[in-house]
Amino acid sequence: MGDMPDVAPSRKHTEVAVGILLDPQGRMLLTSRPAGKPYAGYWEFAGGKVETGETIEQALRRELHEELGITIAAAQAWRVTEHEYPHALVRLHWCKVTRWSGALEMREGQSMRWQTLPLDVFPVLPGAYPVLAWLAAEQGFIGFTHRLE
Ligand SMILES: Nc1nc2c([nH]c(=O)n2[C@@H]2O[C@H](COP(=O)(O)OP(=O)(O)OP(=O)(O)O)[C@@H](O)[C@H]2O)c(=O)[nH]1
Repeated sequence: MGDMPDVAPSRKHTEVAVGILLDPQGRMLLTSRPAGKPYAGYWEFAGGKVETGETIEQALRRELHEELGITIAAAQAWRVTEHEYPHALVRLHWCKVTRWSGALEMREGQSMRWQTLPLDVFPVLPGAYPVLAWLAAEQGFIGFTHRLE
């Protein structure tokens, strides 16, 4: 005894690219996490882990193509947040996407909903809460952005 540090070694961040797809009416696209992933069934913004050598925009373009079948035009980098889950410490790179080509297809068996605030989907991944607050501020929306139960 005595050799072990009494603090957990720091965990490396997992970098994640997340797309806030906005339609011409300003609605946001939320999708449900597919079965088999941590937090399956939770609602999220589409995206996923950045792979070695990719920029955030490249990762976002790849993920949205894999998950939704669309090809995005330029994405606007917007905010960066961090969230600690039991399974991972993630750094989320939030990008707004207003232009894409192709029809939305749920290629991973997810569900999708175009949403305005307050969201009516439930539950939402906690890592997305701060972004909902910023979107609310931007839209002049006052009140709870999402349900907690
Ligand atoms: N896509 C997405 N991920 C989010 C959001 N909020 C949030 O905390 N995350 C976290 O970011 C990480 C994204 O990883 P993921 O599992 O979706 O990524 P992936 O598709 O590359 O996963 P894979 O390893 O199964 O291929 C998860 O830990 C997830 O909990 C969100 O709104 N959208």
